[in-house]
Amino acid sequence: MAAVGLGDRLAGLSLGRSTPAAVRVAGLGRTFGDRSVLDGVDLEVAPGEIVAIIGASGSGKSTLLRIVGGLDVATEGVVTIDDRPVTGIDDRVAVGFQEPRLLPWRTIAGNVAFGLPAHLDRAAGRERVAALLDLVGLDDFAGHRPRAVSGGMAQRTSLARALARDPGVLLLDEPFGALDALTRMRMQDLLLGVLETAPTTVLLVTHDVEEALQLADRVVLLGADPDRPGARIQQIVTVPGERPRDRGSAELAELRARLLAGLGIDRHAH
Ligand SMILES: Nc1ncnc2c1ncn2[C@@H]1O[C@H](COP(=O)(O)OP(=O)(O)OP(=O)(O)O)[C@@H](O)[C@H]1O
Repeated sequence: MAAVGLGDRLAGLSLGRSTPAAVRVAGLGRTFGDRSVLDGVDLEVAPGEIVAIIGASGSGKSTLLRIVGGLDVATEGVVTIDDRPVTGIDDRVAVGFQEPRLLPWRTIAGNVAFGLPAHLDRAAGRERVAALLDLVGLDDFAGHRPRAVSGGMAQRTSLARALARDPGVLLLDEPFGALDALTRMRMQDLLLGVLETAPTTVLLVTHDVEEALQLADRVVLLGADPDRPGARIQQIVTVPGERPRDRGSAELAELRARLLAGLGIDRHAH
């Protein structure tokens, strides 16, 4: 794992002190016009847990994530973070997207600094940015502009910017979806290493069952029942084993087949 050992290297650096938060989603529904997208979603995520959300395209994964982050509003039900309802964009939450969404005129360090909470003083902010760049392996690129770094590095910058808020909850929507397969696997390892050093609760939307099984404590499968339109939780699978996990293990193969079947892909059909 690329990031193992970072904890030692970074001991004492200022990464902030927020503790991972508990997330509770209860009776959540979302309609757009007369179209129901989510219907009766209940989920409890423990502090520090990594939960992956998978589901067919259009099953409402991003909508669920956006509602948890206060970027969209539920039509029914509530989301609470540490027992406090989410009522809008919430400073306990940071969000990372598939596109890194960096400001091209700012340096890599400047983009990370953009995520700092307003209350932090300049010296502490500079120290936290330096620690985060170190954490994601970009300390040598602090002064580069986004166009001068690779896609993987841009995505690492985006992750560092999200962590700059020192969030209790990190929401990641297909964060590695645009990266090539090798970079993607490296980023998965890096994320796990980063979370060891800067623990937070993570909700991760992904299309990739393999990624979900590598990263998550539990995998949530969203989908609609045949007789009603809005998606709800179809399965919650607890993934066994310490990370990094053995992709070839029989246990994971069984879970993989079960989740793929839940997505409508029967690997035994051919
Ligand atoms: N603001 C909106 N107005 C109208 N419809 C919306 C809006 N946001 C999402 N939808 C619809 O809700 C459904 C679920 O969208 P969402 O992006 O949450 O799905 P998803 O599971 O994340 O899909 P994908 O895997 O393709 O990203 C889609 O049919 C989408 O068109």
